[in-house]
Amino acid sequence: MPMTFSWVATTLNTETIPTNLGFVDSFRFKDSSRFVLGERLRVFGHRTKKGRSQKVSWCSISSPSSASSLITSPVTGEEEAAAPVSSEQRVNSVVLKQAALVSERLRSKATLEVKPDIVIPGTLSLLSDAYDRCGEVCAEYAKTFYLGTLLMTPERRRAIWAIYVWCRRTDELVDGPNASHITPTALDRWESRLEELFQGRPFDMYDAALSDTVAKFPVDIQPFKDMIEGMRMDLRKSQYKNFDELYLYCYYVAGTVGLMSVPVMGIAPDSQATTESVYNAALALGIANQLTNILRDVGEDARRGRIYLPQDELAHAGLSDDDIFAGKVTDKWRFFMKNQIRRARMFFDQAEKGVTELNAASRWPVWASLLLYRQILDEIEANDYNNFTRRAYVSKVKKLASLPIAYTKSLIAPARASSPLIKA
Ligand SMILES: CC(C)=CCC/C(C)=C/CC/C(C)=C/CC/C(C)=C/COP(=O)(O)OP(=O)(O)O
Repeated sequence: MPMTFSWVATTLNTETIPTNLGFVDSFRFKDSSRFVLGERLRVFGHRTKKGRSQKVSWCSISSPSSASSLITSPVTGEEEAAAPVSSEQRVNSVVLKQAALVSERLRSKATLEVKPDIVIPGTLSLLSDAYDRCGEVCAEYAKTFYLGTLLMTPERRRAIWAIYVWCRRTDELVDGPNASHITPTALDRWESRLEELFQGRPFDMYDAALSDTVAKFPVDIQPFKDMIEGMRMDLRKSQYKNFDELYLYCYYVAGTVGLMSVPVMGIAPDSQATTESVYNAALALGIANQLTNILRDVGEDARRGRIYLPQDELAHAGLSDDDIFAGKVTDKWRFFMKNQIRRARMFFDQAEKGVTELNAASRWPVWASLLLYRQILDEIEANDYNNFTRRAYVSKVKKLASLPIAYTKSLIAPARASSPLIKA
């Protein structure tokens, strides 16, 4: 039976934990006693950097074993070597690669001086039409975000539109009207088309806009491929064993959007934060949004036979798939939901630290969408956790009220020396 326990202010050994919160294989208590797990150990919490170790101000640990046997387990090098790679570690390697790729260009003037259009007579207006069409799609499906993009420079704005449209079309493959006809082969074809457009051979006008964007900004193909992988995962899976599996799915379908956006949005020239930390914040925002989306849509997904909630955590709360299908709000469900909401909020908190590091003109739309999406969690609470038959939504009034708040937050300049995001 999985068990969970929590404590305050534990120091983790940096050598054994991934950059993000997530699964770890061993850790050290404040008194230096250390244990390694036969099973994996999950840590959720809020971290700040402190010397070579990470200080966790709150964390919750779950493991199939009992707490006392864990604490007395001896440490051996072999156990550490055999430790499985967690999803967070896998995703972190993508983050590191992306951060290294853009690190130089984002900080140099090169980002601001976007490569000029290659003018082939007659094609420039076609390209501009293609971008305009992307803008229309963005305005239609993501109004607030679209309004925010209008504050960005024209090059950045249209690049964000092109990325948005590609993501939307990818999502539509498995979620749109033709979803029932989509096969893994269709996704393979979509991926070949992606490779073509990255090599400057777009298939249609929306692809042409993205092809131009990836030629001008240091955007890598990996997050795009990973998003397609997420769609494959959605086709083959209807359940997630634990949060590690769910985390990977959330990275594929939403964290990737964060990674695609940072090279276009740009990091503030006066930011002291590491590129990696800004990428991690962007990733966290994607994860937070997706977790929120999942929590909002529990009933709707269940009616399609899908349960995205971690099975082990459901079992730990004494719940089964049948309880989800029955859709009754019980105390067990409320307890379960409170923990899920808390975790989603932690990802939002992590994301918030990075928004300030973005270029000034990119901050407002990101703050606006972050605040709006985060409020969905408040609405789930206000609905007394009935996400089976009531859809949590943020009212127009609340949405409008968030916009000036987002604007005020976007005026905050990047953090200086005392920020935990800053490289020591
Ligand atoms: C924080 C920093 C440093 C940068 C920002 C980086 C960005 C833009 C991250 C955003 C990631 C993002 C928007 C992910 C998509 C997540 C998501 C669940 C979208 C939901 O899309 P729809 O399904 O259309 O939503 P609705 O169902 O609510 O309409």
